[in-house]
Amino acid sequence: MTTTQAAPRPGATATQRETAVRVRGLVKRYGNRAVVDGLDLDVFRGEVFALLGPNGAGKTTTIEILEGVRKPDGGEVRVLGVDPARGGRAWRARLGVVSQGEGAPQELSVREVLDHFAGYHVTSRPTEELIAAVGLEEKAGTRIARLSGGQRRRLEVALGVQGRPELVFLDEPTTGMDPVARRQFWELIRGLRADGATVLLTTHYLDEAAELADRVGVIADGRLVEVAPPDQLGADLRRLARVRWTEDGAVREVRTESPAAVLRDLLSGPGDVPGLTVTRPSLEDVYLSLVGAPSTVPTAPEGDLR
Ligand SMILES: Nc1ncnc2c1ncn2[C@@H]1O[C@H](COP(=O)(O)OP(=O)(O)OP(=O)(O)O)[C@@H](O)[C@H]1O
Repeated sequence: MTTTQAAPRPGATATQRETAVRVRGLVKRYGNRAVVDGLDLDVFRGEVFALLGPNGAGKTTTIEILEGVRKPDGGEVRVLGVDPARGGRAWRARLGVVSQGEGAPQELSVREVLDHFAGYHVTSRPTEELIAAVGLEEKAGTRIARLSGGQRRRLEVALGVQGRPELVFLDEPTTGMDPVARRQFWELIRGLRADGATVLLTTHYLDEAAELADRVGVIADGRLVEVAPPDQLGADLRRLARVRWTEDGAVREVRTESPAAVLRDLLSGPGDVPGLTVTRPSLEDVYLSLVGAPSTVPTAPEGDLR
């Protein structure tokens, strides 16, 4: 695994580099199959960490073990310094959980649900503030049963952060949200981070990970294959640029670590170079390569012109 540590933010103190989540050698088996297979993970206090990975990679299983709702078969886990399998009410009160399920009573309105659950927390965010933060103002008086899927997801997010948690787990929080709601959610997460909360989220949206996360972890087959800030993920892959142009009616391509030299060569000749482009692998290319899926990412330098 390649690990790149996020640089401490300006003004960061040593305490901000403490781990909120520490996992070593985590294993979870169903039958003979290890769906989490020796996973190591550190999430630092105060950071937003995004777990990316294909369907079935083990993200939800890992998060549920961290939340204490699933028992591991091996390895060591500490969440806010506590083994989740032994975490009591005081520990649980420090966590915010937004899972993939639905839990709110269907017959209550959005406002009633939030008021109801406010009583479970020592310090609760005011209901109206939460409603505004997730953009449900127009649905505050609507019964849960009559909300759309994306509106329910917004309510679940509101419930997850209601108790001003130190550490928030969000499993695919923006699934089903429209683009406006997603951006509202991003603002909410930035606000939590600014307040000093730690956020661990899973997502299938690479733009979301790039927007929000201090660091991204890519999980495949139950293991973390790389951890890095989003713009440094797959640094080796990103060094390779692809230079393309059209010559004699055919597309030609070179993959190189030194595109400037290739360009100098091409442009030194007489006339224009039609269709000339230089591209570097996107986050999506890097991700696809890390999880072993087919992609257009260059995998090795090629000096020859094709
Ligand atoms: N209770 C269970 N019994 C048996 N297998 C399970 C159980 N729960 C999960 N699995 C399997 O474990 C693997 C990992 O599932 P998990 O939900 O952790 O993946 P994920 O990375 O969260 O996927 P997704 O992106 O689809 O949410 C999957 O192959 C899944 O079928």
